[in-house]
Amino acid sequence: MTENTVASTMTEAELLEKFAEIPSAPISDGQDRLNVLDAGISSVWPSPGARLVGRAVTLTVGGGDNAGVHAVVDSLTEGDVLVINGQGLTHRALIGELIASRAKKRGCRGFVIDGCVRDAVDLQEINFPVFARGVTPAGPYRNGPYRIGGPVAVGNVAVSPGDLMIGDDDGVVVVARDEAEQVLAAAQAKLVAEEKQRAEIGL
Ligand SMILES: O=C([O-])CC(=O)C(=O)O
Ligand SMILES: [Mg+2]
Repeated sequence: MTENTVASTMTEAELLEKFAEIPSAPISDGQDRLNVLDAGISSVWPSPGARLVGRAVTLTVGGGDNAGVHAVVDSLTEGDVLVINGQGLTHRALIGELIASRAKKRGCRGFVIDGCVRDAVDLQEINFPVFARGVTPAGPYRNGPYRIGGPVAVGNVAVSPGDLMIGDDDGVVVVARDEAEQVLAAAQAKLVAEEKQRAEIGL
């Protein structure tokens, strides 16, 4: 990808709206097919349809311990996506439907978690997208420690606060905030190119 020399012209709200119209695959194509979380992290809704677009608020927790989630959830704001490095642990859930409901009430768009969750069906019922490494009924402990903010690793990709997170049934892609307009333009161009290919195939 070339350096972005174009001055920023779009607001974050406009960017989120535009990215919401584009599937995760062409968005990753728009940044050299990079910045995609590994396929172990996917929507926990049991049937298709999860769609997430928002800005990252980052959190690092000890595996299976959600004291940090309780500490951050009531300060989330409209458009946030809580992105949690949970050390990839899969034997204990970090969140469930109740804490997700608290986040949703504050305008949080969803969670991306390198760890596990529970209450998967309820998460879909309350229409709160959650992308995680798996589902387990084993609930979290709540002792800490934790760190709010700073760069985190999720699904083998680094995420910084303010980065854009886009998730759908294919998975989750991250767009660095200062590259967002450039990536958006490239993703939109990819959509146009794919439409042309479809016409050539006769679809
Ligand atoms: O009990 C917990 O800590 C997690 C949970 O299931 C919920 O928030 O619904
Ligand atoms: Mg629960």
